[in-house]
Amino acid sequence: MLAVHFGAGNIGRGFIGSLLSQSGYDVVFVDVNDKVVQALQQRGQYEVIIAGETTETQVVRHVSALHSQHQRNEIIDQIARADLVTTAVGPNVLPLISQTIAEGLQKRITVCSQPVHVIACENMIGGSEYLKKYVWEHLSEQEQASLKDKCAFLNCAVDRIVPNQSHDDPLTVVVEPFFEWVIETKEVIGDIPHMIGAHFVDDLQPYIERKLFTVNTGHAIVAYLGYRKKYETIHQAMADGDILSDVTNALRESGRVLVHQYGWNEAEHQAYIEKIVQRFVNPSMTDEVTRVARSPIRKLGPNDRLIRPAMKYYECFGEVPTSLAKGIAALLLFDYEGDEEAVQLQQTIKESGVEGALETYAKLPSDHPLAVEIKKQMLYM
Ligand SMILES: NC(=O)c1ccc[n+]([C@@H]2O[C@H](COP(=O)([O-])OP(=O)(O)OC[C@H]3O[C@@H](n4cnc5c(N)ncnc54)[C@H](O)[C@@H]3O)[C@@H](O)[C@H]2O)c1
Ligand SMILES: O=P(O)(O)OC[C@@H](O)[C@@H](O)[C@H](O)[C@H](O)CO
Repeated sequence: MLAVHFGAGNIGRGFIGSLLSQSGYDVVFVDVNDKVVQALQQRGQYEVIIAGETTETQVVRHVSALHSQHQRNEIIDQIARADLVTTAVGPNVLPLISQTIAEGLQKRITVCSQPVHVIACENMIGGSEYLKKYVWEHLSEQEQASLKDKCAFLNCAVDRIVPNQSHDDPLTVVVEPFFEWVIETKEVIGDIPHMIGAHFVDDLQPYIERKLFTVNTGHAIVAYLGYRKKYETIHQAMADGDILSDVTNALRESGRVLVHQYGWNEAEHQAYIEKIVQRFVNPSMTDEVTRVARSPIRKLGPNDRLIRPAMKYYECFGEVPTSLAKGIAALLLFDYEGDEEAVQLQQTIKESGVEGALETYAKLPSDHPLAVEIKKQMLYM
């Protein structure tokens, strides 16, 4: 079995590549990082260090790599005969890899009759559908029709905290023990792909929202509040009692929406929250506040981890969620110069005010009670 995986970064090597290799796939990573691509090509294996109460090292074998820009023909050939195409490149990069994927699928029409499943493993709702939209733009109507029974895009939710890495070996990756990969089966063609450790469901919506609006909502709030207080790591920020209490309150708010909307059992959801809070304080890993806070414009999107649960809360219960609003206020104050989106966000705020930024990026009108509360929270910071 062959899997082509775009993005040999933290989650690509630390989770997706590792699980696919364990499931019996030969994994061809595609990346733009020369050092990582060369090391994978030379060694064909790497180490994943699972850092929990004890430490375990796994060797991931049967891997190779291609350069995303310099080896396009080889990538297209691999996609033409792959069983699986996966991505973990970040939502903003999906449009950039869509043409290569489209050309691989074009070639596949003539060289392979087996179905291929494409799975975007990004922190977003409908990630694979989003990728499909861009891939389809590069294909004619006839090609799209030929691929109808040969290619399916499966949405998924992927959960494992993998921090930025700083080892002498560019391939070694430290990960937390916990992982969850939930994949929607609605669009599957033929047999469900063989993947050890993945959980297949008919309807992904409750799972992706539970993950995004608990793990990522909480994580983002710790990071933005932590940045305000000059903490460098998530671990340090979580040791601050005020931040811990703000995060817990925000997760109570997003949890209220999730229980109301999807009927998750309240006690089980509370246990889920507690487990996630424990994952944030894992002392065996160093996760930087600036990694978790990265791309604040994406994170301020109307369907992302802060605005969507906050808006749903307001719609469902007619009240403004003050702790989520506080998290959004902290995001708006994230002025880290090492992050392009943070710089752009601060520039927008300078030119159009907080109201302008909320309208532009969150699609939130300035007179909406949530916008009013966010501005109020900013005054206290
Ligand atoms: N790290 C985590 O804890 C985690 C967990 C779950 C989901 N995710 C999601 O996974 C995705 C990747 O996150 P990450 O933390 O691994 O980031 P990362 O920056 O470590 O990895 C992204 C990789 O994509 C590569 N890339 C960039 N442009 C490319 C291109 N044109 N072609 C091929 N590769 C390209 C980069 O070189 C990098 O190696 C994001 O959507 C993130 O939200 C991350
Ligand atoms: O990857 P982002 O930028 O969407 O979010 C940052 C972190 O919250 C995220 O990477 C988590 O570590 C991950 O989603 C855990 O499963």
